[in-house]
Amino acid sequence: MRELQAKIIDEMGVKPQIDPAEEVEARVAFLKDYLKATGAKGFVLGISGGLDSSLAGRLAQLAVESLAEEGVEADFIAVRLPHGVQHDEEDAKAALEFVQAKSEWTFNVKPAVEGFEAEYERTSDRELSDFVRGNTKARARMISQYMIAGERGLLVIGTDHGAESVTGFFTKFGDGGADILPLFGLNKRQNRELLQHLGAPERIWQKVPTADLLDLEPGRHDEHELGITYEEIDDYLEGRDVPDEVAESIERRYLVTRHKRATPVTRFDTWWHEGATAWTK
Ligand SMILES: Nc1ncnc2c1ncn2[C@@H]1O[C@H](COP(=O)(O)OP(=O)(O)OC[C@H]2O[C@@H]([n+]3cccc(C(=O)O)c3)[C@H](O)[C@@H]2O)[C@@H](O)[C@H]1O
Ligand SMILES: Nc1ncnc2c1ncn2[C@@H]1O[C@H](COP(=O)(O)OP(=O)(O)OP(=O)(O)O)[C@@H](O)[C@H]1O
Ligand SMILES: [Mg+2]
Repeated sequence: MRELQAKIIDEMGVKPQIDPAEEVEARVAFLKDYLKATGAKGFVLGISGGLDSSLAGRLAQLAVESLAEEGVEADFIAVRLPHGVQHDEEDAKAALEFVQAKSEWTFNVKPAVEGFEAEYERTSDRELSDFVRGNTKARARMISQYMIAGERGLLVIGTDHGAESVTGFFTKFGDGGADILPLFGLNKRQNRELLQHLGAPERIWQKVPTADLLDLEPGRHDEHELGITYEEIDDYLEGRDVPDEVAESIERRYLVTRHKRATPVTRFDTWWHEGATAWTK
């Protein structure tokens, strides 16, 4: 195995094989233990209709149900956060049907994003790009979830996991902004395995991953932007051999996105001296 591959696997905590039942149990226990340790009143999570939030949402609901059996009252708000009308509306509904959350909310982020865009264009006298508008949508979702969390004493669940963390494929302080990450340590195909184990409908566990942030390309596949497939990333994270150009692409993305997996850099940090750090783009 490549030296950096071993280091990355260690950091991402991905195992080459998993037992889905054990993984579900451990992750539900983690959600429960942390909630009890903090005294938080429950969880909030954005449900997109994609597979990561479907899995994290079901785990959260199972945690809340198990807490209730122990006599601990906890809430779980599954919140739809569409930007206007979602092109995959039916998947979002199917996800909610599978998650069976204690409470379901819908919070449209479009007016907030439009407000930011208008003010940016007025101040800068320049048009906002579709790409940065996309990251603004992800950050508006983060703000919405923290509004709900702040008012209700809840923890914000994030859906980051090995296959996204390694490439830094998330918006810094957007979907990357959360309190607890129950999926961390899994890769994408393991997420699918857990969903199948939990009885998710095929349209959810088979769904093609999309960040779905662009107005100009709704539902663009993540793999299209990344230029590598999740199968390749998953193989790499399970310690398998992948073509050199694939390994190099993953490692390049890993190195230039280190800042996204760290707290804001200070004079006392040294990680940025160790190997490439660069602008993301
Ligand atoms: N070396 C460095 N040290 C410290 N900070 C650095 C930096 N390079 C950039 N930055 C900062 O980071 C910013 C860029 O980061 P960011 O704003 O995140 O933007 P960026 O990484 O350019 O874009 C986010 C990427 O994540 C993808 N995404 C987003 C959300 C969800 C999903 C999904 O899969 O669902 C995927 C999205 O498609 C896009 O490719 C810069 O504006 C700058 O402020
Ligand atoms: N339209 C949306 N409505 C609600 N939450 C959203 C929406 N889009 C993104 N999110 C939140 O941002 C997170 C990151 O998005 P991401 O696309 O990585 O996950 P996903 O949509 O759940 O799964 P997939 O990777 O299969 O698309 C989601 O898990 C979800 O919590
Ligand atoms: Mg998605």
